[in-house]
Amino acid sequence: MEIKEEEASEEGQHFLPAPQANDPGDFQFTSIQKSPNEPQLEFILACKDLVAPVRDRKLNTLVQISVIHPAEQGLTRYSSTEIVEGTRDPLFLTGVTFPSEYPIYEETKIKLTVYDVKDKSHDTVRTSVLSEHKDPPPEVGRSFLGYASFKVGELLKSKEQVLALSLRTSDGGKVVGTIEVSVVKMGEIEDGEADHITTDVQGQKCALVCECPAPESVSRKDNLPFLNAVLKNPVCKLYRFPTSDNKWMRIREQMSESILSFHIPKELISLQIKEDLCRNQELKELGELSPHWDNLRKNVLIHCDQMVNMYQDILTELSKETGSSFKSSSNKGEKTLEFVPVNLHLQRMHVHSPHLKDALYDVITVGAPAAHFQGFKNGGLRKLLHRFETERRNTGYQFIYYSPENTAKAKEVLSNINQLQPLIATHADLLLNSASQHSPDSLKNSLKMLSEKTEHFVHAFKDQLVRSALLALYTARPGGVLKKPPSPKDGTEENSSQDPPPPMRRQDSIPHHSDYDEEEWDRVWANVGKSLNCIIAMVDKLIERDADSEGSSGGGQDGEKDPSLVDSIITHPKEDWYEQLYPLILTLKDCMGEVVNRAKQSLTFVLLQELAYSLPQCLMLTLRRDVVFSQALAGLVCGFIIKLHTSLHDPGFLEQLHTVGLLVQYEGLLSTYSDEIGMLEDMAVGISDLKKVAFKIIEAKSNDVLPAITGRREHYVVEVKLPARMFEILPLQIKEGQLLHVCPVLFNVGINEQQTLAERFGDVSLQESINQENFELLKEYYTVFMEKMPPDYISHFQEQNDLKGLLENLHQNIQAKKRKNVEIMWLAATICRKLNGIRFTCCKSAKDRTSMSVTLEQCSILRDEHQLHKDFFIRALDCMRREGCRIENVVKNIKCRKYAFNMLQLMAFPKYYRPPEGTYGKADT
Ligand SMILES: O=P(O)(O)O[C@H]1[C@H](O)[C@@H](O)[C@H](O)[C@H](O)[C@@H]1OP(=O)(O)O
Repeated sequence: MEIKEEEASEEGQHFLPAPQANDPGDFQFTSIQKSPNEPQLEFILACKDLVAPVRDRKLNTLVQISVIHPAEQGLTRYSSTEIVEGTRDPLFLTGVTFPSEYPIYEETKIKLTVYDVKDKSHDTVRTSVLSEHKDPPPEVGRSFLGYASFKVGELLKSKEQVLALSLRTSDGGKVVGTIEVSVVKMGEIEDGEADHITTDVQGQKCALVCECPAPESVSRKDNLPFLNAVLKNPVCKLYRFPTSDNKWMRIREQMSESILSFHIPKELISLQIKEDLCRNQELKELGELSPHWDNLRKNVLIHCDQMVNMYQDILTELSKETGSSFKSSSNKGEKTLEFVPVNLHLQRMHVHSPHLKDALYDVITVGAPAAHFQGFKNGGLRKLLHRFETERRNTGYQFIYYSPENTAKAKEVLSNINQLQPLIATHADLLLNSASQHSPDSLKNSLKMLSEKTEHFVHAFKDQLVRSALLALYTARPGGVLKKPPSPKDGTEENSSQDPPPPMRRQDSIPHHSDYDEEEWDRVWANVGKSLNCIIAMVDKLIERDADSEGSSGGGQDGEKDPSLVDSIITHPKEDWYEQLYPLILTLKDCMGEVVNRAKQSLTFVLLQELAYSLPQCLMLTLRRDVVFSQALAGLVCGFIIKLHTSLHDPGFLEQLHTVGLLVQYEGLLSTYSDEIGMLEDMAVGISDLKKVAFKIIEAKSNDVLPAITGRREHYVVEVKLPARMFEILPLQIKEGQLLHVCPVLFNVGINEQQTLAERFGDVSLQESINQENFELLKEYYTVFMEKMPPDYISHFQEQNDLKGLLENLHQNIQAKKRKNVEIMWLAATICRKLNGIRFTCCKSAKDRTSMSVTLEQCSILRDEHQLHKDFFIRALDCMRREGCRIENVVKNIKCRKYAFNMLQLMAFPKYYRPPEGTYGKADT
């Protein structure tokens, strides 16, 4: 096959992401031998004796790598190196990697084209991804020097897997230098010292960047299929930087989407629909109410039904998105996608450095969980919820005020009832089954289970809230009487304490005990216990009599049961067990039914109060909270699964997981100005709501390894499935299904020009109070960690980490009220990493500011933990920002290879958050 000659430009050739590349079709090609999930091919490049078109011109060169698939004629532009400035012998610390899924074969041709770059800013614009059917702009700012090409098979079979190729001009005649292609393997340390790389800024720029597959050699291979089911479309880059002792370290950056971005919202919305349908049904079954309450209920039901329809529509729309794993920043405000997190990715850095163990550093990057569709005109959840609660508490409207805690309790009791009643019925039936089989052991076991569940059931109603709700409902029935003004000591209702109760204020609707036979509830409730006692007594008698009749010795003990009660029931000792027990079981079920009926209605009445105020705003607030929570939860589940897999072989981590819980630290870069105040207010509540989530690890029984969610708004359990061989490794407590809790903390530091305005003319108190509150949470987590982890672990841990010092430092920085104090973020992130936590970085879109922050974090880790040569810190940073995964993130989101910053914005940024020249500019976001 002929390679098209290089003209002045390669018009019509586009960079293609790996998965869209050529399909082998019907042709038979030779696959490259490789370990599963390892890169198929990685190589680096160097040129020698390049000839400048104009004498004495200092060359600034880059190599563009293109692929010619054996079945096709055209070139696919694949990647570029960085620009090496001022030399005719550029040692590109740049390479190329082909991910495991890329269709590359021994027959595939690679074309290397060397350019002389005159204007760097033009070069960045030129490499923008082009929309389909659109020609690339003319090649401005660079000129063609020469090209070479080779077949992949030739490289792999060459001596020492190195090829030295002549670079030729476009007519194929003149040789303008040579290019050397050397195969590299991530796990092998490169020969030779790095000290021949100049550290002079005028000299060579040092960085190696190439496409490469997921860096899994460091994690256990058997985790891969599982992680691959969750992570999608990895973009990988490889860099090589010198260490302070002039050795090479290799760094692989990986950025992957997750199908959890869509899977979790879908699971959650389904659950919320179920929960709301059930509540609506309970409202309908509330029975007869006086006209005031009945109208209120009708109104509530109309709105609640509309709300359920809206959730159903959203779910239907989301269900159409089969296989989706990414919501772009430009879709932030899309109504049907509002439960889906924005631009969620795993950003992973794999470091392979001399003398040190390989290390992985993970950060989940995601747009701040926020309700973009509803907007931020009136602020975000933190403010809206507070305002709503205050207004509700102080309103003169005719309904009963229950605090959010009591409303939550009502929901919990209702949920317990709904779970326990069918469970008890099942155990009662099992008892009857054992009775009909006349099996004493089975009867005893069934009784044990029935007793346990019934005791839980009885216990569930102990709360004072049930009593007060029964009383409230009583007075809301037609003919319910109010005689006395409410006494402040009575009930659970919360009055606005400052206001004296004038006649006909809302508290007047609160019923008083004198109107109501409170003992009636006690009797109904106690009947459940009594009927259980009858069953216990009967079972004892039956077993005892059975033993006697078989001549066995030792009489049964009646214990505390009332013998007269039992004797009165046993009139025909020869009758079978089933017949003896059946009426008692019926009585138990009836008594339980009565309790359930009353309690359910009364607690549903409490829920009616929650919904009654300020419709439909209150439902919109619930929607807002659900939306924000869904986005936060999707990120959390993604982070949890990745953390579990990377730390599965770390016993310390597993112990921490079930004894202390998992720390989840969010870095927020939002400003406390304009709309972003609302975003931060949403984000703070969304993250705090994650406390309601617990994880449970179960053994996967099929190929479906996607997590499932159970529960309701007050408490969700996420079931994470692990294949048997991985599940086996877990500590017993986790295998037995112990719930694993999370401790979410958020630290926010605004860094952009909006934050400058907030600091000069606005208000930064939101950020200050969030940071202070979350510091307290972090400190609490640390205290529990120190208390609960084994002493051996702690003493070793303390030796390694000065956590106390770091916490103090963080506290001082939070107190210091310094402007744009990014030290807070670095300290919080470091503490999180040391405490084995999950790291998140968020800004509005997780695209621009987030990219600056994660690349800075990566390079800081390389400097502090892996001895990155100090002269290469900025270069490494620029390199990652210019050629790394994060610029690909920008492209993915807005189809333009530019961070959306202008000069003015950047001047306001802290120094190390500014991207290199030519990588930013006006972009249509
Ligand atoms: O990823 P972000 O930093 O939230 O992107 C911002 C960017 O920082 C800002 O300079 C620019 O003007 C845009 O507002 C970006 O947000 P988009 O949501 O429009 O991508």
